[in-house]
Amino acid sequence: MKLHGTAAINERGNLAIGGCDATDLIKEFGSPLYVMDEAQLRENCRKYHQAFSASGAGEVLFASKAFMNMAMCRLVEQEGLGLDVVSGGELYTARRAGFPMEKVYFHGNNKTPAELRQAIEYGVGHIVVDNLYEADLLNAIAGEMDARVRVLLRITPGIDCHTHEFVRTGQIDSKFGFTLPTGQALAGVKAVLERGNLIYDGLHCHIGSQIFELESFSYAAEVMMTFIDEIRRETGAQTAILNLGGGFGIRYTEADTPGDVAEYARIVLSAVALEAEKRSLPTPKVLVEPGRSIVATAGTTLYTVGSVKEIIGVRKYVAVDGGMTDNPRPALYGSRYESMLANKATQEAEEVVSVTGKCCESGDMLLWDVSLPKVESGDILAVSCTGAYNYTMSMNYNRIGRPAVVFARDGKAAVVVERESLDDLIRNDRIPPYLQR
Ligand SMILES: Cc1ncc(COP(=O)(O)O)c(C=O)c1O
Ligand SMILES: N[C@@H](CCCC[NH3+])C(=O)O
Repeated sequence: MKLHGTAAINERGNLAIGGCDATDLIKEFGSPLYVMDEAQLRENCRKYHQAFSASGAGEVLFASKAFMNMAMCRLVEQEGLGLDVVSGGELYTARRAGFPMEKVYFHGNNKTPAELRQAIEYGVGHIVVDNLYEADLLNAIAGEMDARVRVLLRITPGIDCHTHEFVRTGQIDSKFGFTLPTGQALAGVKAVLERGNLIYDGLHCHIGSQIFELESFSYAAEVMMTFIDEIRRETGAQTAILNLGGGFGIRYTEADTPGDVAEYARIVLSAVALEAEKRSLPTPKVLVEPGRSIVATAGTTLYTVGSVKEIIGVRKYVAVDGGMTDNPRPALYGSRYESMLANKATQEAEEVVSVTGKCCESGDMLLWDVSLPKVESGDILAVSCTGAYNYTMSMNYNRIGRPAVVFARDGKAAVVVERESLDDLIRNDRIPPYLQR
């Protein structure tokens, strides 16, 4: 397993994260456990801030869908980033954490009237309008609330990039946004310009996730700048903001070959500036919305090994006390991760095993055919790069409670999300009178 951030092997021969021994973390906070390396989170935020915002040309919004809770909102605010939210729940979390609402961008392909009202009431900086229905709805609600709302339009530029089909959102056949090649996007901009309670500030696109080809982003910038030129010619409107979404890939395994954030920024910012110059357009402010590349490498999930089942000549199953409920990505997307035994970190690999969870579901697999030292019940298995889309995509299938989340830093760990208790699992259950004893 590649060690990211502060992850290291300590003098006891154990994995340590943020200076905290993994086996001690399990003793203190229980198992399984999501451990976030706070220094790595901050470093990732800083790299983005430095690359995009320092020059004043851009701004970075953390895509909170990747990892969201109130402590993370505080950290993101401290590091000077804005926030992308996609639901009333994410918005509420940000608000309760005291996140500056003017730095929030509210996305979503089907925001409800209640969510739009909530966003206006909170004073959210920008709402990213996804479709014509929403433009009308938002205009009407803003009118009722006597507000004028700054908006971006989400555009589907029709760019195909190489990533898993389920997490690819930029192609034409997409539920998201106004389609560019069909003319729907221009009609959308005209409609927004005509709505008295909406203020047109710019455009947004997001071409997909876990992307390694940086040219995909510069191509998106070019396509969007061409459209910005068309908007100016057709309507006279200026586009102040160009939000190019997230999607920068990370290294989960050695098969992944991400670039570096500074290079990403250089390519994207120069593509926008060049296109603006070519067309004598003012250069819009460039926003990016990284999620995965801020949080993924900072996260490690620790599990305790329970039963081990060997089917001679077929496979050895190692079962852990979590699984698809805390990390559904292998089951959903066939995602691959690296792992190690945190309590046997200096031991050589000596067997190939597959790691399964505890759900009543054959597809509940975390790792296929990984090499580990001899695995025994009670060992602590660490899976790296679980900081993105794990906690936020976790679930209660089989009424399994979500693990706690801790931030580890300088030898100390602090709980940022409590482990779900058995009582948490029945908190919303009600027994109607006719079923009561
Ligand atoms: C609109 C939007 N912005 C940002 C992101 C974050 O993407 P990533 O986590 O790949 O950086 C996503 C998710 O893919 C998204 O849909
Ligand atoms: N949930 C996906 C990414 C979602 C992208 C959101 N637009 C993943 O785990 O890779």
